[in-house]
Amino acid sequence: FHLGMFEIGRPLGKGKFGRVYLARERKSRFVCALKVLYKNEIRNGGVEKQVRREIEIQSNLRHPNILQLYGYFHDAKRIFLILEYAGKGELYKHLQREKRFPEWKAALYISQMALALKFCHKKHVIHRDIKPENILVGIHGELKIADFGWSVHAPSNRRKTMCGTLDYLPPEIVREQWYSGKVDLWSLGVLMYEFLVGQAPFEDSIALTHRRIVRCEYTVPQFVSPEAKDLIMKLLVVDPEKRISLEQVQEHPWIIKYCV
Ligand SMILES: CC(C)CCNC(=O)Cn1cc(-c2ccc3c(-c4nc5ccccc5[nH]4)n[nH]c3c2)cn1
Repeated sequence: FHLGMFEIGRPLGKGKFGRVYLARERKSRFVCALKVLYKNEIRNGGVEKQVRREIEIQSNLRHPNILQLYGYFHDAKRIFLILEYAGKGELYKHLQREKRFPEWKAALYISQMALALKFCHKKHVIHRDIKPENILVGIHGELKIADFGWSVHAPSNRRKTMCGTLDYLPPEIVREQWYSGKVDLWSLGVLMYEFLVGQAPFEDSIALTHRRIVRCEYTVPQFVSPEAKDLIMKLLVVDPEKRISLEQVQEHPWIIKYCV
């Protein structure tokens, strides 16, 4: 169907709060992803502030590994977000299909995520929800963080009704303590583990996941290289202050080995 200046194509997936369609701007023929949010759903969900914050945050973050929000417009009932089209779709589908990634690919991906997170932290934005479901893959195979639904300005202890998986939450959030940008380093460790092993390190029943996270109870399978295991162990550290920094991630031998 036509929406003024856009021709709308196939659905690309169900994002949070709404559907996303392939779209093309008439005159320029520019391809993008158009996300439709229904105002009454946002009002009923009491998430106006969160959506406004997400729009504000994502509009100001310009980085090759962050999905771009080009702009937005609205009519009486809907808000339309003009988002970057990621040519190779959702990362979690690639991970499901391939079971787990070879070390060179995981290192490339973790290095790109570290760059994106460093950029966010420089802008005092912490993401808090880094997981495969929130990451898309660009046409050249580069990762793009696509969802800032949980990001806040650091530092924060903003209480949110936890929806979705606990797997990626660090101890300080599980314990509802104050936290900093270091939460994203814990999630980066969980993401790295899942890329290499094919499942999250603390995956279990809700109660057990809770306990395993706060006690940092996980094991790394033999097939993971010693260098990779070393980086995972420096990211999955209970004390946020003792977690490796994003700069140190980029200088880690496992990253250097595959990414330079
Ligand atoms: C409130 C607001 C600021 C939210 C902004 N963030 C989002 O809307 C997060 N979001 C992004 C998407 C999304 C989903 C899919 C795509 C795609 C895409 N490319 C594909 C290629 C092959 C198969 C599927 C594909 N999906 N490109 N861009 C997308 C963007 C869904 N939700």
